[in-house]
Amino acid sequence: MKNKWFVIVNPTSGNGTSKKKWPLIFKELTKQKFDFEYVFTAYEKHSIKLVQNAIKQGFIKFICVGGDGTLHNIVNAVLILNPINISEIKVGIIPIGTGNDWVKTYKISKDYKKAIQIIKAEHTIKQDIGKITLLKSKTVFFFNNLAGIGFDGYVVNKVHKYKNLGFLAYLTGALVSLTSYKKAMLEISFNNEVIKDKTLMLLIGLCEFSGGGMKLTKNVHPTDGLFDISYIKKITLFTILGNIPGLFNGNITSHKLVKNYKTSELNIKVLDTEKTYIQADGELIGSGNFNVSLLPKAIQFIIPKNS
Ligand SMILES: Nc1ncnc2c1ncn2[C@@H]1O[C@H](COP(=O)(O)OP(=O)(O)OP(=O)(O)O)[C@@H](O)[C@H]1O
Repeated sequence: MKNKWFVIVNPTSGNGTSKKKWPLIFKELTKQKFDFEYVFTAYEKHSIKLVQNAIKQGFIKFICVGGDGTLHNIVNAVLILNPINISEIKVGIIPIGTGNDWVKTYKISKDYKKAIQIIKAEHTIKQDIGKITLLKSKTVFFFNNLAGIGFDGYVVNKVHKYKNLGFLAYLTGALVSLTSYKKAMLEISFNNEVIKDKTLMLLIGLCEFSGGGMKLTKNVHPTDGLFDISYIKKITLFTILGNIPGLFNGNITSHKLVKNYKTSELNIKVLDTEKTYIQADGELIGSGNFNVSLLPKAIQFIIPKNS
């Protein structure tokens, strides 16, 4: 069992591309002599249950066929279960999502044949993971790419309407939402600092890309034990329109309206509304007050040797 792969296919990822491409991926995995079992997710978050059951059966090698949301659910499955052999568990990805943001940090190819070669080589990295605790419900979520509160979460809430636009879905969602979003009063405590202000958004990053290829956090190192924080009090539609290349090449993080910090722990209080959306890896997880902490090198991912 230990050498057999468990493949999770989200048929809805990439607007249904996963389902269409699966026969080709199945054929290639077979051709490359992978010993594997596979299962299609049947509903949202189904992959959590599937992965936890597979771990209990003895599987330690997983392949995610899907996007950032599917990978997020697999990571959550592993960390929520927290089995004694957690350090042996490996997760590889064949990226078939809409945004496919996590894979960009490691330059994992979107060509399924190349992605399969990367997985076959089994070169791994142990990456930092974020842990969010929602204080009201005491619910815990983990994230492997980037979490955000405020406008960022609001966009994630809208983005499903634009998923047929592919990677432009997030940019379109952001531009359409900017005029309707009402800023919330947040109290953000980290290191020895407290920010208490009406806030457009707070981004808590581990990896480099979010929002379909945007680089919104600075000096990112997914294994340095620190979150890369971007705090934006306000920004106008006009400023964003004038900085669209900067969203994708990272220059936006040096704009005077964007403040950058590094920390491994934050406490966030939402002072004037309970409806401020929190997103983790592009998945909406809730609202209200929450704490964030960093679990150093908590999950082992399969990545290219030269990334
Ligand atoms: N059978 C299913 N029916 C409906 N939703 C599902 C099903 N299986 C998984 N999901 C949900 O699909 C959501 C989106 O998946 P995923 O993120 O992999 O694709 P994507 O949104 O196209 O890609 P990206 O996040 O990279 O933009 C996840 O929240 C997951 O819980």
